[in-house]
Amino acid sequence: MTYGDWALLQDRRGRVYLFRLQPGGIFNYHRGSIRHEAIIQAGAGRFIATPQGERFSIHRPTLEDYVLQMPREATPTYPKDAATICFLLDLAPGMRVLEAGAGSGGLTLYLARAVGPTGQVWSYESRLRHLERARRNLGEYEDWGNVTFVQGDLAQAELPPSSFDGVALDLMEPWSVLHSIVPALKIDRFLVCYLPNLTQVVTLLEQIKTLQLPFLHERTLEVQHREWDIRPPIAHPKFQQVGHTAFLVQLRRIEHTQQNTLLEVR
Ligand SMILES: C[S@@+](CC[C@H](N)C(=O)[O-])C[C@H]1O[C@@H](n2cnc3c(N)ncnc32)[C@H](O)[C@@H]1O
Repeated sequence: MTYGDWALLQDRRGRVYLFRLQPGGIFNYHRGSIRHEAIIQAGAGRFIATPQGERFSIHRPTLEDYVLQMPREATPTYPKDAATICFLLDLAPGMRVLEAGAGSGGLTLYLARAVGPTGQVWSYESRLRHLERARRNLGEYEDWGNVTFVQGDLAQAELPPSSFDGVALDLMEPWSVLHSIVPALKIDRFLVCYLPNLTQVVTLLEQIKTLQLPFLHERTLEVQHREWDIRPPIAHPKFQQVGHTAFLVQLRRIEHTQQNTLLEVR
C-alpha cells in the first residue's frame, strides 16, 4: 500500500471506513487517531490500533466495498446483482457491452471489469450530474480506459448494428429504449434489465409481446444472499439482512423471422 491508494479499515464491530492514503493524512476515530503513514507501514491484511487500544484490520477495498461506500447521485446497482448481471450477460474479456443509465457508475465498474482492458463499455446517461459522478467514481477506483460515457437518452441513440455482445438496463422504463437496442444487440446475445418492482417486469414483458420484439424471455430471478452470524455457540442467520433489491430479467435476442416474431415466454 502506498500514498494515493484506497484503504479500508474495519473495526471490531465490522464497521468499515474507506479513504485514500495521503502524505500527512490522519484517520480520526472517536477513540484515537492513526497516521496514514503508520497504516502504510503496517500494510494490508494486518492489524493496527489507536493509542487508546481500538483495533482495526487494514484492507484494500474490494469492488463491492467501493461501490457500497462511494459517493452517489443515483442508487447504484447492488453488488450481488451487478455480479449476477455480468454472469447473465455471459460477459468475457474483449466483449463490447452497452448500459443505461450510468447513474453513479456502480454497474459500470462491474461491466468494465468483466470485459477487461481489451473490451469496451458504452454507458448512456441522460443526466449530466449523474454522468459526471459515474465518470469520477470509475476514475477514482479502476479505470482501464475501456468505458465510453455518452450523455443522452438511450431512446434517441443511433447505435451501430449488431455491435454489442450484451446490454444492461438499470432505468425506470426499459421498454422506452428497446427500439434502440434491438438492432444493436447481436443475435443470440442477452439483454438484462434490473427492475425493483414486479409491475415493471410485467410491463416490460407485455411491451415486448405487443411490439413483437425479437426476444426470448429466458428467466426472471432475484438474487438472495442470506448471511449468517457464526460465533460458536452462536450460529444463526443474521437478524439484519439485505432485503429485496430488484428483479433481474434475462432476455435473449433472436432472429426476427416470419415464423418467430412473438416473444416466447419460457
Ligand atoms: C438507478 S440509476 C442507475 C444506477 C447505476 N446502475 C449504478 O450502478 O450506479 C438510473 C439512471 O438511469 C438514468 N436514465 C433513465 N432513463 C434513461 C434513458 N432513457 N437514457 C439514459 N439514461 C437514463 C437516470 O438519469 C439515472 O441516473
